[in-house]
Amino acid sequence: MEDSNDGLLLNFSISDRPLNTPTNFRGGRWKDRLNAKYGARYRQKKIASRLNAATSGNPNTNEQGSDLRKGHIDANDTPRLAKRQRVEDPPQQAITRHPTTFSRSAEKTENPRQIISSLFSFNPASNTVTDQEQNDATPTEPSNAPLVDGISTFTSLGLSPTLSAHLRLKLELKAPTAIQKAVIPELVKDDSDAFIQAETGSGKTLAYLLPIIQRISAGKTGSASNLYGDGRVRRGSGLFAIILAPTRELCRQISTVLESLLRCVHWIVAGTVIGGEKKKSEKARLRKGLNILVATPGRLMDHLENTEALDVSNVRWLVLDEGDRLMELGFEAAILGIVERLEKRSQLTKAPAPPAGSLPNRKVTVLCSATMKMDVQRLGEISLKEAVHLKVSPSDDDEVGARFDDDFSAPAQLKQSYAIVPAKLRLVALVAVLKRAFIRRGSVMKAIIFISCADSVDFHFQIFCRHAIDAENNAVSSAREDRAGEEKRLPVSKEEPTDDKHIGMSTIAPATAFSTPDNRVMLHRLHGSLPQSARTSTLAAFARSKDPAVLVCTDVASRGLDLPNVDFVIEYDPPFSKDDHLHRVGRTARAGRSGRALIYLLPGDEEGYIEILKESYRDGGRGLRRSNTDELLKKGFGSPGIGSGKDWEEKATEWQLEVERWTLEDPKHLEMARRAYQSHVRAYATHVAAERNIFDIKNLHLGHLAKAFALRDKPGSIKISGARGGKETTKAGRQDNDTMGKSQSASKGNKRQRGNPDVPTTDPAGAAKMKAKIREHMASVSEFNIG
Ligand SMILES: Nc1ncnc2c1ncn2[C@@H]1O[C@H](COP(=O)(O)OP(=O)(O)OP(=O)(O)O)[C@@H](O)[C@H]1O
Repeated sequence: MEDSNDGLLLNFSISDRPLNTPTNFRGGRWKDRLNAKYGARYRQKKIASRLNAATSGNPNTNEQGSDLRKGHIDANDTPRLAKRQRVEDPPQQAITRHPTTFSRSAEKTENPRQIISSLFSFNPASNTVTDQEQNDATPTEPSNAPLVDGISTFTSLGLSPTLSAHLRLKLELKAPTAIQKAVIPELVKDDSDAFIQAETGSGKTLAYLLPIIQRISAGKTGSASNLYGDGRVRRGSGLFAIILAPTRELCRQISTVLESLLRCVHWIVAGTVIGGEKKKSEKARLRKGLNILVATPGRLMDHLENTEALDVSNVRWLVLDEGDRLMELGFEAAILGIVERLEKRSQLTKAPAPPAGSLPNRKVTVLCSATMKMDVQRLGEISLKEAVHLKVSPSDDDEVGARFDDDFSAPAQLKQSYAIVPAKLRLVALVAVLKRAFIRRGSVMKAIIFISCADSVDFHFQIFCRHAIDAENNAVSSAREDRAGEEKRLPVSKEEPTDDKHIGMSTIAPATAFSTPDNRVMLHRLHGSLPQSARTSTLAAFARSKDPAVLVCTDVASRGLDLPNVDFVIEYDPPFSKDDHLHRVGRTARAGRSGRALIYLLPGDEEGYIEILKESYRDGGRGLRRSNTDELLKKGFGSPGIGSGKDWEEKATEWQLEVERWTLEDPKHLEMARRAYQSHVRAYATHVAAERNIFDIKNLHLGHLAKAFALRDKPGSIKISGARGGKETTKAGRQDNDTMGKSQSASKGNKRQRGNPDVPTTDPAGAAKMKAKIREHMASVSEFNIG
């Protein structure tokens, strides 16, 4: 990277060259050359005065002066022009804004390849002109809220008075949402297959569960078929419905909703087979009998092959929830296998007890998806027969209504904004936003930060909780030492448990980086490489939390999860596809509630993503706002009442340097940061082909990006050998983490393996260049985990 040192401070020794030696500037545009020339002149003057102050023993000499005495000098003294990027700041500002960019830790490191980059200089500028109209857009009515037309009730949709009363009184659901109004009557009355398409947070789960419960509860399996003689369905009456979802988390969530509904029809029994427990227990559950089964495709296939007790001859509903994700995770083969087996078994077994009451005469397949992409259509082809397409009709005055068929939008009430943040400022801009969001209790209760890969999630978790983690680790270490001392005196007990409970290994810790004394925020981390038990408990803790909480996670939490009271979604790393974006931001603004989302983009090509963001609006993007980076930093780091002062720049710089020192002081921290950086770059290469012109790894400024990982290494020297241990180091293992144990067969169908730079691109020349770039900068980690 020839241009990786632009605007950097190096801990080189002072050159013998007189400070006022004129420098020749070549290359770049005339404006750049002029800026660089002025900048160099100004810096020379500044350094000369600092040196004077340092050598004259001026009592006001600050840290910079002492750093200079020790031989640190601003690398901009030997200016190099940015190769491709335009310079944002005028040179005077560049130097005056960063008087504190020298670091004590740099003195200690003795690493000649270490670079202390100045935060605020030589950052590329944004090309996007903000349309003031956008910021003045009027608020929009919620699009996924329960209907308030006064005539739509659950009873009017065909649900029994018992079920409707349960929804109203026990679950406090007063009226159906638009998609529930469209789906429930259809599935209650008709036996056709159905494709349900609706935006995030619109209540699709209840839309398919309620008709199933309604019909099973009203269904009779033949008068003699149960011990109670009332003809009602009992657990032994047979398995009537199978619901497939792509992840364990989603299965658990569906199961929880199901259980809450079944409280009013307690004779219907539901259960799950999703792995994470002994297969023996799952088999025992199946043997006892279930009427509704929630499962992941891999595990269900396994039981269909190996569990005699699983009788699917009575199955009347097969629901495929989150269809697009099922296909993305490569479950096509497993689903095809399940569909075929269901067909075969129902033909092989003797005719089931004649359906009576309201059970369907045939197997009804319901496919749910927020999108209607090609792969969802393919899933429809293999599973649906003459299906009805159930969706919320766009209103007549909907300008982009025609798009609804093959596309989907974000909830109308969601307030989306973007910030164009130069790579070097990313980390401080993230912490600034979080500081501001949690400045006082109540403004934001829960936020989710989406990050591209598991290593980077771990790094950011540690950065934001480092004070708490370090304090805890120190306490554990001293307790260990005390115990070791005691053990010398006491006879050693073999039974004594070893205390490995370092908070650093934990998934929940106080977010000291953006908590205040009045507003303590707990940070949670979630990704596919964590053990299942940790994933489950972390998610449950985040969902349950009544206190301010932040979840930093990969896309493992982007689909279908219904986490209460999330008011802010931050896409710190842009999503891998537009659909991912809509699913991520859909974790907020659910069921008519308000919510806001912010995405970080780099100046340059990534600004092209703004057009894609606009597409997720019904009004063409008039409500999309731009957040100014300086404003974000000022609000996060600035002292109240200083007005136009620049104290926030110094504070942001101090914060950044403190994190850099923390990273450097412990080899484990350094390795974690390097690993996160590497994984981030590898993940960057896996954006969908259609968006790779926007997220082009060839345009990533790796030197500047390293700063966002608190690294002072030159990009080419960042090498981490050895991959994460465990099964996430394989593609199949990565899928297992997200889904269920036996999904290897499914993985074969996976077209886009995120995080795997070996994925062929549509452009072979581009792919070769991309790989070369990755090879140049990446170490020998064969895989990394997106989770
Ligand atoms: N009729 C209703 N009234 C009020 N809240 C509702 C209603 N129906 C569903 N909800 C609530 O809306 C939230 C979102 O529901 P659900 O998870 O089913 O949405 P979804 O459409 O499946 O979203 P996603 O596409 O993100 O999975 C849940 O908290 C649910 O309890």
